[in-house]
Amino acid sequence: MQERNERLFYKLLIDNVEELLPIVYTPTVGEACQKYGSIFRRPQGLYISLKEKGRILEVLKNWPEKNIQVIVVTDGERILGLGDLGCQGMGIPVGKLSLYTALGGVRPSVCLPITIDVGTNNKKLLDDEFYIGLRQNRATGEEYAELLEEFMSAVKQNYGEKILVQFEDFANHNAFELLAKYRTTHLVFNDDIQGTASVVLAGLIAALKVVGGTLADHTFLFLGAGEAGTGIAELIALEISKKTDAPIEETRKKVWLVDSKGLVVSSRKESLQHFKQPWAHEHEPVKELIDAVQAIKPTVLIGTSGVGRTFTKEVVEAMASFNEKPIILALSNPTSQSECTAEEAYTWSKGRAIFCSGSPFDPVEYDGKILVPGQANNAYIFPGFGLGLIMSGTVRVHDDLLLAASEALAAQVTEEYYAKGLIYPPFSNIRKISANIAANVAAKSYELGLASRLPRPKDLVKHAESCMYTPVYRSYR
Ligand SMILES: O=C([O-])CC(=O)C(=O)O
Ligand SMILES: [Mg+2]
Repeated sequence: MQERNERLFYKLLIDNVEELLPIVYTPTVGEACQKYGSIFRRPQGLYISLKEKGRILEVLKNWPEKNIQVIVVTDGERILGLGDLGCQGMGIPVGKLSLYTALGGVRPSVCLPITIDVGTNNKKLLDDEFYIGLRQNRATGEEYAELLEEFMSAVKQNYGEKILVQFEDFANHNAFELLAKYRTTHLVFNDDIQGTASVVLAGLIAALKVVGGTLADHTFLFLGAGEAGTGIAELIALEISKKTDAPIEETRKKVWLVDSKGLVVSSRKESLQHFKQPWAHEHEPVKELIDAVQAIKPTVLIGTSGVGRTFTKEVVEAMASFNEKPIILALSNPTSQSECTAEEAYTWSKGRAIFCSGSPFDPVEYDGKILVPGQANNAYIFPGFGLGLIMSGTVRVHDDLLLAASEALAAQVTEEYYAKGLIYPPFSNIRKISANIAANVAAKSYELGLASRLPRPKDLVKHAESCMYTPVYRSYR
């Protein structure tokens, strides 16, 4: 339907967002990527492969729409928690941009999904007769960096300074490097690092109303020290630092990470990747998650490892033994990679956990009560965040814009939801939520002098709403 009647597709999606999100987005989009080669009919986005080196600008000019405002780009190396799916990862930029339109009101014609094909290390795909990409192992090092550099300059040359580029589902090493390299010269945003961080921080700010205290009173333990884990950790530390005036080196000590080798501690510092080093605190080595939970006694446990079923009964019971209301976030996607299910979190904590997951779970009945899990997914943030950047003509993404987005989302959780233990508002209100996020992000951007669209509109929420695309048929007479 998206290809045949785009307006009807968006009308249906917007009017039935809670029901259809799991189809257009996680978990179904993950399965679609896995089977992309055999269900492929026509390209829904632009593929740029190693073979186009030296001609990327020309390739961009082939796309029929000239006025592009947002690109979501992947190289397919870490699609959700499913690993390297090569250029079959195209489902992700396509799905994310469908949400830009449906949830954030960004016009479909200004959205461009791109997949960069540098090969794949997925043996199964290389041997698959229906694989649609280059049949070679991934290009790395100089060759990779040069292709990305050509891509980033061609994008700016073709679409100008204010084109928003959202990096999506790159593997850790490239994700951190690309963000660090281009954040000062381009309008770029990494959804897995920054979008996920912003949505989780929003949930935690909202959760304080249910569990009490300030962020600084809590202790956070992560399983998974990659993009999402360290991104969330850094934004939490930044928010505590802003609220308490304590230096960020101090506030980081509230946050502990566990990776595949155990607790990240100072004795491991030499061998740690650079993005994990700020989190290597003084502590004796601990190998297993359960022992780390017992040793650190976190109030908040967050799963970002991309590996399913790692929050075991023992782990959840331990969380429930020293917390009246343990906060447990199982963020890995799709559903098969979730650290635990909603039912497990509620049963093992005797109904006391505040539970959210990255992919959706149905409500659970426990002890005669219906418990509704939240969906802590960056889909709450990136559509409104992007709209805010676009409508204000913002030229660079600053961390304060992410904090502004978190605060706006948390402010949308009202008493009625707290009473039910919810820390995210329902997706059925998402367009209103996105308008509020866009307005708060734009307000911060004007304040910081990053917005180029002048004069600043007085009522930014109204302005955001007036910018939003609504699918209606034109009247012909
Ligand atoms: O796509 C999603 O559902 C969230 C996300 O960015 C990821 O898991 O990589
Ligand atoms: Mg992602």
